[in-house]
Amino acid sequence: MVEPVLSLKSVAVFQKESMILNGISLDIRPGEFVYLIGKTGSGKSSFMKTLYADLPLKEGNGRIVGFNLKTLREEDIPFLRRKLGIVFQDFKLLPDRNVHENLKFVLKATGWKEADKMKERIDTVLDKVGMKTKGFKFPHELSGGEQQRIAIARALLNDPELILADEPTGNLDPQTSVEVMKVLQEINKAGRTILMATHDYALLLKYPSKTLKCDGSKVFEVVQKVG
Ligand SMILES: Nc1ncnc2c1ncn2[C@@H]1O[C@H](COP(=O)(O)OP(=O)(O)OP(=O)(O)O)[C@@H](O)[C@H]1O
Repeated sequence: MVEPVLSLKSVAVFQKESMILNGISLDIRPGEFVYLIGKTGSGKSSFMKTLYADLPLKEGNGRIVGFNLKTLREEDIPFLRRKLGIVFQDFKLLPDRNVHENLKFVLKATGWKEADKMKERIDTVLDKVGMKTKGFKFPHELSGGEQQRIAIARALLNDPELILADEPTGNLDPQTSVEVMKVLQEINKAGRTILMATHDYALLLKYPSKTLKCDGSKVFEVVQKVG
């Protein structure tokens, strides 16, 4: 059987000394699209942060894209992040440079050197999110939905094994949310694994998929009711 891209066993999630979630055991397999839902403050962001090693895994065992979260050292974190594509609610684009330079910054920081290869890769990811003609624009010249597409393109640069998207539509209006969601769906159909935290139930209904819920310090799979 193919190895899961994410496998957690009896994991607890902490913010400093306080336990936010516990007893989490789950697998995410290659190609899955998984939602993570739950009320404000239920621990979705803390869960995501544990997966990209922004919070340490203190209890339980976790493997993600080939890395052991329990034994991960500080110096391994950049290598883990290179195999993950992370998308945030607030886009986090660098405001002082255009789209092309935003993406080039990430490539350079992750060891790319040849200018023509970088340009080719940037064009490829911009094309995937329908933004090929917007490379010269600055973030403030783009709408929220366009900025989020760029953030998704940035997440795709290093061909990640897993995309972690934390409320990617949280700052977008309903119609723009659907457009961004379509981009994520296409990326998933092309074979990429996605874990997306959201409280947007309209999207869940429109694009049903496996759903995990954070509730009462637990994370469990829920069956979506249709109709
Ligand atoms: N940096 C922090 N330091 C201490 N406690 C925190 C920190 N960030 C979050 N918490 C606490 O952890 C709990 C879970 O918060 P978290 O942000 O993970 O929830 P969430 O489900 O992502 O909420 P939201 O949907 O509002 O983003 C909350 O009780 C919150 O107060």
